[in-house]
Amino acid sequence: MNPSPAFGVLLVNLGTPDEPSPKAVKRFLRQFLSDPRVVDLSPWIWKPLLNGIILNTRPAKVAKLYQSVWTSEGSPLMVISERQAQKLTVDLSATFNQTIPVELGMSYGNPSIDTGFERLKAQGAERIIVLPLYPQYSCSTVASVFDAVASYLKTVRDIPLIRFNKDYFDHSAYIAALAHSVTRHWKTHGQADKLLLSFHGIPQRYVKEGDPYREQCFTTAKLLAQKLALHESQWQVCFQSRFGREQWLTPYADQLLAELPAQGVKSVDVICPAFATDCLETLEEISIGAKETFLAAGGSDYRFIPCLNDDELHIELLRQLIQEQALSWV
Ligand SMILES: C=CC1=C(C)c2cc3[nH]c(cc4nc(cc5[nH]c(cc1n2)c(C)c5CCC(=O)O)C(CCC(=O)O)=C4C)c(C)c3C=C
Ligand SMILES: [Fe+2]
Ligand SMILES: [Fe+2]
Repeated sequence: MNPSPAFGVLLVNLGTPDEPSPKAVKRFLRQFLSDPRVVDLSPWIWKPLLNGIILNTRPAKVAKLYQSVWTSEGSPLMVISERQAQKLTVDLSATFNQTIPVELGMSYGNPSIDTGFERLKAQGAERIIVLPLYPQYSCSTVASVFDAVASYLKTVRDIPLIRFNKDYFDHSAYIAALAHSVTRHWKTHGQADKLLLSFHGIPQRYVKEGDPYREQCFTTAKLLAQKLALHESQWQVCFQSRFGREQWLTPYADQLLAELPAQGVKSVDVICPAFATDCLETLEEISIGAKETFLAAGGSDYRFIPCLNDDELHIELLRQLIQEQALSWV
């Protein structure tokens, strides 16, 4: 029998529907939008709204959007996450001179976080490093991963030892990987008037109540601008993917892109640093939808910069984050 690995790695991302059909999207949205870390309204208000309106109208609309980005291998988020896990296993195994298992666990949909833990257990891992693929901490993402880890641990007699990576918004290897993806893009496409950094939004209220997400987004943005030696006028932060009626973080990406051409910004490079993997929100909303908005408003050149995905420097960042956690066991 193979010896137990020194540790196993659970790579966590948000998750995605099993297929781009209204039924599968409804199943996914029901689980996602029922998480009180994501929508924290009183269940008396939220449940009738979710079950009575949102789950009856949104799935058909959103399924069409998923169909526009779906690949022959499946949802981009899933396909790319699998590639990340495979490459990370190879690099970690070389670092630690033994096979280090890496499994995926999705907060919503499949494979679940429980399944990821069970797969690691089946490979003999008694120590597990949980790495949520969210560079910036938010209660709506990272804390919900922590909740799911705690729920799993409640169900087992002999719990594994756990290390949990909370964020990596200012890690030098993360900033280096982002900077490399921008300079590589400039080499092919030239440099636009402005670099727009579009982060996923959250409700403003979450920030007022102590979520450090907004501050961490701005720190990432400033460090990246510094590394690229950009002047203040050459970059700007905005927030995308707003949901519902509440005020979310501003400026909103779509509104800003509609205003920029009138301010003389005719070309933009757009990067989405909060996403470790391309997905519906980057490939449809930003790469397709926001481009239409910018060009319709008089912009002449709109270029989307892909997420870090399975770039060599991204896998190297993930390897370093794991190594740093593993060292605390030595
Ligand atoms: C309802 C509130 C939402 C909050 C808060 C939120 C935060 C948040 N989300 C991501 C990353 C992703 N979100 C994705 C899709 C998505 N997000 C919401 C809503 C909230 N997100 C919805 C309803 C959806 C599904 C699509 C839709 O109906 O519009 C995805 C993509 C999934 C995919 O299958 O491709 C990601 C990734 C972050 C990082 C974040 C907070 C910082
Ligand atoms: Fe989201
Ligand atoms: Fe969206």
